[in-house]
Amino acid sequence: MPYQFEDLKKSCHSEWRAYIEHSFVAQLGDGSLAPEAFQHYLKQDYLFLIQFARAFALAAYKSPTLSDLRQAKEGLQAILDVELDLHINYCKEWGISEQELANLPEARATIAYTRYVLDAGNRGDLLDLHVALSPCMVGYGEIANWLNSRAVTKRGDSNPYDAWIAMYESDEFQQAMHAEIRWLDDRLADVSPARFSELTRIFSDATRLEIDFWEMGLKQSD
Ligand SMILES: Cc1ncc(CO)c(N)n1
Repeated sequence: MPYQFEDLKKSCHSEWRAYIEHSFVAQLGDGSLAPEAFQHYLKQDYLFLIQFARAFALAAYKSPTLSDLRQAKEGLQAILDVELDLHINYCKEWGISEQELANLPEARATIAYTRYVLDAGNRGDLLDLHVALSPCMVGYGEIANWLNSRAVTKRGDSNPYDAWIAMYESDEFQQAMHAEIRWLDDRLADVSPARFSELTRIFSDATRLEIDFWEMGLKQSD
């Protein structure tokens, strides 16, 4: 049986559920999350996105083919020209200025997660890097879908976090998520059991670091 992305999720099922269904996410869905926790998360996510952009630059460097190189460039461009602009404008709506964003200290959870991903990519090859990035690229799309599947999730003006859910349920994000899963399914089909086992370590580490990122938001830890 060839391996698939789904097998990475199965290899750390309880961690994956703890990430997708984290109380930060549940509270965001029913609107009960403390605004200060969300603002803290938004600020750290700005710093996360900058390192995420660097990871796509690393993906370009690690690209063996022209097609991989183009894909990495598209990813870097999407983060720099679309996601970061959206994020900066969204932060403004939550009372966080561009000036404040530019001077933020990184929380330990942000450093741990982003540098882990960059290190996994530096040590390994393009597949290691994509596996390290997949909890972010796939997880947030799954989170939006999980929230939409719950009766307690509030949508529209009654939920101050509605726009956040809308961003990750958007066709654009969902398509990027499916493209990433297809890319991983293609590559994972050819790996040996020993190689798959290495990749599950990276996947579960990155998933645990996503859980810590939610915890950092909830506790507003630095
Ligand atoms: C921490 C984190 N993970 C994933 C995403 C989705 O891009 C994000 N914006 N932030």
